[in-house]
Amino acid sequence: MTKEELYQQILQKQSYLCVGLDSDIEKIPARFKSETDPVLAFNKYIIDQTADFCVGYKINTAFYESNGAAGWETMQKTLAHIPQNIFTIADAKRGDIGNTVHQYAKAFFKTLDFNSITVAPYMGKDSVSPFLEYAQKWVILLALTSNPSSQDFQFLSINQDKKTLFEEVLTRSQEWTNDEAMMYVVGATQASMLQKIRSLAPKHFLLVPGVGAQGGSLQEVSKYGMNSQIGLLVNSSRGIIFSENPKESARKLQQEMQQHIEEYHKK
Ligand SMILES: O=c1ccn([C@@H]2O[C@H](COP(=O)(O)O)[C@@H](O)[C@H]2O)c(=O)[nH]1
Repeated sequence: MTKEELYQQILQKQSYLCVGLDSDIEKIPARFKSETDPVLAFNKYIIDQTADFCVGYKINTAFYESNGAAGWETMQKTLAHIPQNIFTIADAKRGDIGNTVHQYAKAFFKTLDFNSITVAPYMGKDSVSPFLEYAQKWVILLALTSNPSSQDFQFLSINQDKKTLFEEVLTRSQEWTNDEAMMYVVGATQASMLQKIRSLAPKHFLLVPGVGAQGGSLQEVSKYGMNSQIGLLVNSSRGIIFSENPKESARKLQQEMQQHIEEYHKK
């Protein structure tokens, strides 16, 4: 999917919601447990309930890999159930030396036909480039994550100007490719840094996890993160999929997003 196609989907649905399929078998409702593949049945239900209100699904691969070969099959079948015009993210946070990354890229972009994958930047350019060889596929690079321990490394000053490591990730990685092939992960809990981030990466899409269960503010993320093509994919996983009524939870976020688009979207 191209950047323009994603933008058009956002305008059409008035939503920049990404639903996270963190489908923990321990937490899915009892009624799915008698199915042959309970997680797949649950995912199909969630997708059917939420597809009208979102533009993306993020599959956190940990919840599938933990079930071995059967989990990979669940992931593949889940992917097949997602409507074609909805952006798909393998939240796999991969990164390794080049020849290994070629295999990751093949696994997630060819064997499984995801639109994008989250990638850790720590090993540098040659650990990311193989993902960029696939046309119309996206790397979503971890820039500033939502967890409290993001402080450990991401905020470290790397030079006398007090440039931080996450700022260097944002600037250096723009030498590798452009905003048609790369997005950045920025946690919703880091909304106070969004103006800084937008000054360094004004055009890129940001994948923003951390609203809902982690306490990030959708309003702040939208106010400081939105750009001329919206430029945001805001993820909610537990807050939607394990809510009493996933359809209404997704609809509520979409309606809030519609208001934010009216208020903050400057073309
Ligand atoms: O910085 C990051 C990067 C990834 N995640 C992932 O997003 C979802 C968040 O789930 P919620 O239930 O909405 O909190 C989950 O898959 C994380 O692994 C993140 O939270 N922060």
